[in-house]
Order: sequence, then structure tokens, then C-alpha cells
Amino acid sequence: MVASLLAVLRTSRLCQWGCKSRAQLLGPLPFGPGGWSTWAPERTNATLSLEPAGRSCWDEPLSISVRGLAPEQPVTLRAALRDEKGALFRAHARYRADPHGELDLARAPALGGSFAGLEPMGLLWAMEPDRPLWRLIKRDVQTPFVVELEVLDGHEPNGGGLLARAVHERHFMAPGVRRVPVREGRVRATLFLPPEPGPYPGIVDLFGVGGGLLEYRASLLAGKGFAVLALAYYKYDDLPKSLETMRIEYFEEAVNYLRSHPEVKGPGIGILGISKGGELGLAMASFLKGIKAAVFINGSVAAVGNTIYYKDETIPPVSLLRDRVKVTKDGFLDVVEGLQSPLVETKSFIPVERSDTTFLFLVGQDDHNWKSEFYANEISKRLQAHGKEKPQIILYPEAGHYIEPPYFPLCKAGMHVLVGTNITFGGEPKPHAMAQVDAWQQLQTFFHKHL
Ligand SMILES: CCCCCCCCCCCCCCCC(=O)SCCNC(=O)CCNC(=O)[C@H](O)C(C)(C)COP(=O)(O)OP(=O)(O)OC[C@H]1O[C@@H](n2cnc3c(N)ncnc32)[C@H](O)[C@@H]1OP(=O)(O)O
Repeated sequence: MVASLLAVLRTSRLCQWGCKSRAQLLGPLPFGPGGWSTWAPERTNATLSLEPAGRSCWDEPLSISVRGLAPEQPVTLRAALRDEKGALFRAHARYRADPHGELDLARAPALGGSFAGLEPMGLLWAMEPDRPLWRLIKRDVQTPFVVELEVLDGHEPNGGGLLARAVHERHFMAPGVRRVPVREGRVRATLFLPPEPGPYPGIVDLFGVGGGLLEYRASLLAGKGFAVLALAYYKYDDLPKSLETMRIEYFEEAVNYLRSHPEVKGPGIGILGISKGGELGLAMASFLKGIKAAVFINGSVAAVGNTIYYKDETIPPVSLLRDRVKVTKDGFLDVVEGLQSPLVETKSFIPVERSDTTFLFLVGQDDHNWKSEFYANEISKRLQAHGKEKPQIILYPEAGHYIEPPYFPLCKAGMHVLVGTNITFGGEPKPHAMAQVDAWQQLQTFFHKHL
């Protein structure tokens, strides 16, 4: 491990900030008392410590501190990581050491930079990509994101001398979590199981438009005591290339697979879905048996973009209202008014009243993809009108569409495959980051309670 890390450290790619070369700037790589991840150049006594040291899971908070600075010394901290497509994500913030020459990000407010104020994890959630409109996505959950942190003298983000540096691995599989690729009947998925033999509460995890098989949320959740099936449903392997034929029978097969798995606690399972995954998850909870609890993050109550089929029933998509699409001051499309209401086109309303599932809706109130808050309220009304349990709705002010696990930077705008151009997804970085931390905790508490 140390040898391979040394090899990585010696490559010029490691200096994500465009330093000339590691050797020129810093000489040979010493190893500080904190282990391989912490060291400082000889000309200062500053050390940068991270707790846990060396590695942690992506959703864990980190404690970041610097020692050995001059009293009240102004410094800049910066963090960088590269995604698997080579995009560079970076953040920086200005700080001042305390009278003892120490700096603890849990106690010291940032004085400006990518964020301001007391934000112990700001160096991660405030990262911005070097490619416009690029979203931080983890594709291979078996490897970590490698985060570099640096302490620079003074308040110039690129000017001050390097005082200390650390490299930290942020993992997506807690030690011992098991990853099982699934090809059962038509089901294409990956099952993540906690370290010890189960049974565990089971959850089907669904992402949205874009397709493929994203595993990072499922793998993180398996570290919290759940058996989680990351389920692909289009644009993956031999699955349909487009969303046109979304048949709930496919999802039923996945539910049956999970329910009959020996390490899954019965009788009912959970569904977690974001965006289009929330819409399809709602249809699953409405048509299928055995779904005890569901959490939808900014989902829809209507079929959108494609017809949903189950046996001899069809739910047609709501109409697109092209003339209601606006353009933001940054030149992105704002499509939030661009869908007809399912209260007008009632055939598009997913029949939630048939469901006996217990629901939690997590809603970003600044979602510009579609009207998540309105949809959650309409589902609540419909359920109650039919004597069903009132769902829990948690509203997050100034949070946008993509509420991810904690510390993923906000993706405010980007290409929307259904719309065919760049749209705004909404959200402000700090409240969105706070929402992600809370939502992650809330959904775990909910699933542990109901499954
Ligand atoms: C005028 C009309 C009016 C309409 C009027 C109203 C309409 C109103 C509609 C509302 C409709 C809401 C409908 C549901 C709303 C959701 O569902 S929102 C979406 C939620 N999204 C998710 O949950 C993630 C889903 N999955 C994904 O996005 C894909 O799996 C991934 C992650 C991009 C990977 O897919 P992949 O096939 O491995 O990707 P890859 O081949 O590498 O790249 C595919 C494309 O994605 C891009 N891409 C890849 N990685 C990234 C990245 N990290 N960052 C950015 N782009 C990336 C690539 O550049 C590539 O683009 P092209 O070169 O094709 O242009």
C-alpha cells in the first residue's frame, strides 16, 4: 500500500494545482508521525492532520487541523481530487491560525474562498470542477477518490509557499462490505451486503435519467447495515437503450430477487429512488406487493417522458409545455414549469392510493427540474383521501434537484438527456450541502425503523 502510494505521490499528476514538480518544490517525501498520509517540508514545522487518518468513507465527516503555524498566521487551505474521467475538482478557503499557531476547521471560520464561515467539510462540498457543468460521479466503487489537501502561507490561493500537505483516501465501500454483481433472469444490478452474514433490511436503489448502473449510494448504504440492490433499468448491458418501454414487471423481478435472498430480512423491502428513480419507485410501490417502506428524493407523481406499463395498465406521460420553458440569466433552460400538471392530465397520476407502503419524501425546495414539493404534497393528499397513512415530507430550503449522499458538490446545472440541452437543477451550495447531510441521516433512520 505504502509503496503504491509512493509511486502515486511521485507522479506529477499528483499536484492537482499545477505545481512545477513535487521533487523541485519539496525534495524527498518524508513520512510524518501521523503515517504515510501526513508530512510537511523541512522548512516549516507545520503539520496537517486528518482524523480518521489516511482513509475514511466518503460520507464520513473528517476532522481537519493544522499545528505548528505561527500565532495568528494567515493561511490558505486547498483540496483537490480527480474523477475517473480526469476532471479536476478543487476548493480553497482562507483561515487564520489561533494564538497558539493552531487551526482546527471545526472551530475556525473560513474567511473566504470557495466558502465562508464555520464549515469543517467545506473543502469537499464546495469543490468545483475544471470542466463546465461536470458532475462529481463515482463510477468504480472499489477504488477511492484520492483527496489532496495543502496548507499554503498567506491568503493568496496560488501564491503562498507550501507549508504542509496530506493525501487522504475517501472510500465507497466500508471495510468488509461485499459487492455481488447480479445477472438473474432479466435483472441487471449489483448487490451490496454488509460485512457479516445477514439477514439485513433490503433496499432497491434507483437513479434517474441517464441510465447505466451507479453503485456509489448503494455501496455506502451497505456500510450502514442494509442489503442494497443498485438496479440498472436502461442503457446498461442488454437492457433497453432508451426509457420508452418502462415495464414494472422488470422491477418486480428485481423486488422478488431481493425478497428471496437469504441475507435479506423479510417480509417487505424498501425502495430508494432519486428523480426518475423516484417516479419509477412510486409506480413500483403502487403496483407491487412486498414494498414496506420507500424514500424518494425529488421524485414525481406523474409519468414523465415515457409511458409506464404494468400488465394491462398504462400510465401515459404528462404533456410537455414548451412555451413555459424559460432561460436563466446564465443561459440555461429552466424547465420547472415545462410539464403539464397531473391534476389536469389525471391519467398520468401514478395510482399511489393502491399502495400500502410507508413513504418518506425528501424535497429540495429549489428543485428546478420539476415540482417535487407539489408532487409530494399531492401524493400526501391522495393517500390521505383514500384512508392511507400520511407520508413524511421533509423540505429542504434552497436545495436543488440532485440531493446526493453527503459531501458531493452541488451540480447546479448541466445536460439533461431528456431535454437535450443544459438546464438548471437549482440549489445553493451551502444549504444544498446541509440538506445532503440531513437527508442521508433521515433516510437511514427511516429505513431502520420501517424495515
Ligand atoms: C426544450 C424541451 C422542453 C422540455 C419541457 C420540459 C421538460 C421537463 C423534463 C423534466 C424531465 C425530468 C425527468 C427525470 C429527471 C431525472 O431523472 S434527472 C437525472 C438524475 N440523474 C441520475 O440519477 C444519474 C443517472 N445516470 C447518469 O447520468 C449516467 O449513468 C452517467 C453517470 C452520465 C454515466 O453514464 P455513461 O453512459 O457511463 O456515461 P458516458 O458514456 O461516459 O457519458 C454519457 C454522457 O454523459 C456525459 N457525462 C458523463 N459523465 C458526466 C459527468 N460526470 N458530468 C456531466 N456529464 C457527464 C458525457 O459527456 C456524455 O455526454 P455526450 O458525450 O453523450 O454528450
